[in-house]
Parts: sequence; structure tokens; C-alpha cells
Amino acid sequence: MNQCALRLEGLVQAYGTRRVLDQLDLTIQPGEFVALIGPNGSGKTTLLKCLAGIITPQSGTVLVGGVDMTRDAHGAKARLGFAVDPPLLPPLLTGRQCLELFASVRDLPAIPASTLQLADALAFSHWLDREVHSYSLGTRQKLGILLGLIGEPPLIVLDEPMNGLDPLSAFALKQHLVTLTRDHGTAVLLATHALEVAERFISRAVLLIDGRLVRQWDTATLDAIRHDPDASLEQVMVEALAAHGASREA
Ligand SMILES: Nc1ncnc2c1ncn2[C@@H]1O[C@H](COP(=O)(O)OP(=O)(O)OP(=O)(O)O)[C@@H](O)[C@H]1O
Repeated sequence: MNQCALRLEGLVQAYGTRRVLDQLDLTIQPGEFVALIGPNGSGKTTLLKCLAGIITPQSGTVLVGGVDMTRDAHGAKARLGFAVDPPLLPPLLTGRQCLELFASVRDLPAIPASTLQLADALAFSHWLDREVHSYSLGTRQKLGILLGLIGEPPLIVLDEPMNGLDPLSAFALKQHLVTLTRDHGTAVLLATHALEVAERFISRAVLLIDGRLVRQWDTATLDAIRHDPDASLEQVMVEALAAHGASREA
């Protein structure tokens, strides 16, 4: 059995004639905290949807914990958590009912204590018994994250999870993710534009341009950037974008 938390090989996805993922390869090991960065429209969300089995790529392989998404989607999805898009939450259920539903899908007898602890850290506890339609955007975002992380799967995939979170909640989430990677060997893949936030706690960054991962910065390089007062991930990414002649989507 393949021990990688995630292995993507030769992923191709196009919308109409536009190729958004172009023979993309990526491997993530247990315990890695990887930031997926790239300009608007570079394909980050499409990539996350492919690896989570929401979109079936036109070609290529997705292995989650060694399980092939095409051959055993149920087994592969059981090994990953994907934060639920806030607009997709059911408006008439309470947060607790949503969590119970997800717990049962994961074959858990009840909402795990770790989820309730994270709810507390995110100041979500007092929303647990209120219906989703009464939530603010940030509160919906928190529930989406709690649902994605329930049961602490070995791979966690997050798309801009800090969007709409207040600073205390964003800090609590970062701490939680760092603890999961460091103490439980959880792998995290985080798509984000918040480079100044990400650079402080990630172990690797990969840059997606025009559907290909064109650059990556490993732990040693990120450490060097952190220790250089004149350097930042933002700056090196801007330079990398210029070097690749990348432009933002019009
Ligand atoms: N369902 C779809 N149908 C057609 N085109 C799509 C669809 N979803 C995404 N696209 C296009 O694919 C490209 C990549 O989109 P994607 O959302 O993956 O980029 P992204 O890197 O996540 O962007 P952002 O940083 O703005 O969130 C964009 O040009 C987008 O317009």
C-alpha cells in the first residue's frame, strides 16, 4: 500500500477547450502542511475538487492514502476531509444536526469531542443549536470547516478557510491544523492567497500557474525566508510569477 497521504499523477481537466489542469503531478506525505498558491483562475479550486472526487478529471490518477479515487471513491473519500462550501449548507438544519449527520457518514457514534473542542476554540459552540439560515458568513464558514475536519481524517483539504473568520478564530484554526500535522501526522493541503499568514506555519508551498505546478518551496527554503527580514513568500512568489510570465485572469 502506498504510504503517501496524497499522490496525483498526470491530472488533466478542461472546461470546454480550456485546459485548467495540465498533466499535473503532486505528492504529499503524512505530516506535511502544504500551501497551494497561484493567481486567480490558475486552477486551485479545480485541483482541490478533482482530488476530493467532486470532479472526475479527464485523465490522471488520484490516490488518497494509496486508495484510487476512480476505483474506490468511498474508500478514498473516507481518508480525506474537505471543508464544505458555506453556500451548500442545509439552511433548516442546526449546526449540531449537520455535525451528527457527518459523524454518522464517517461511522462515528457521536460528534467527536475533538470537534466540539474545535467548535469552542472557534467560538461556534453557542451556534450549535441554531439553524444554519440564521448564521453569518463567518459562522457558516466555521461550520463548513468543522464538517470537513470531523473524525480527523489523514488528509485535510481546505480552500481559503480563513475567509470571513475573525482574527481569533483564524488563529485558533491555524493552531489546530499545526497541532494535527505535528502530533497526529495529518497532511493538510491549503489553497490560499493569504501568503503572509501561510508562510509562518506551512512546511511547503507549491505554485500553480496555468494548470501546472511550476515552483515549490521546501521547509529549508521557507525557514530561510522566515529568517531573512528582507524576504517574504509574497515577494518570492511575485518574482516567480514574473519569471513565468504569468498574468492574472482578466
Ligand atoms: N464549472 C466550470 N465551468 C467552466 N469553467 C470553469 C468552471 N469552474 C472553473 N472554471 C474556470 O477554470 C479556471 C480555473 O478556475 P478555478 O476556480 O479552479 O481557479 P482558482 O485558482 O481557484 O481561482 P481563484 O484564485 O480566483 O479562486 C478559471 O478560468 C475558471 O473560470
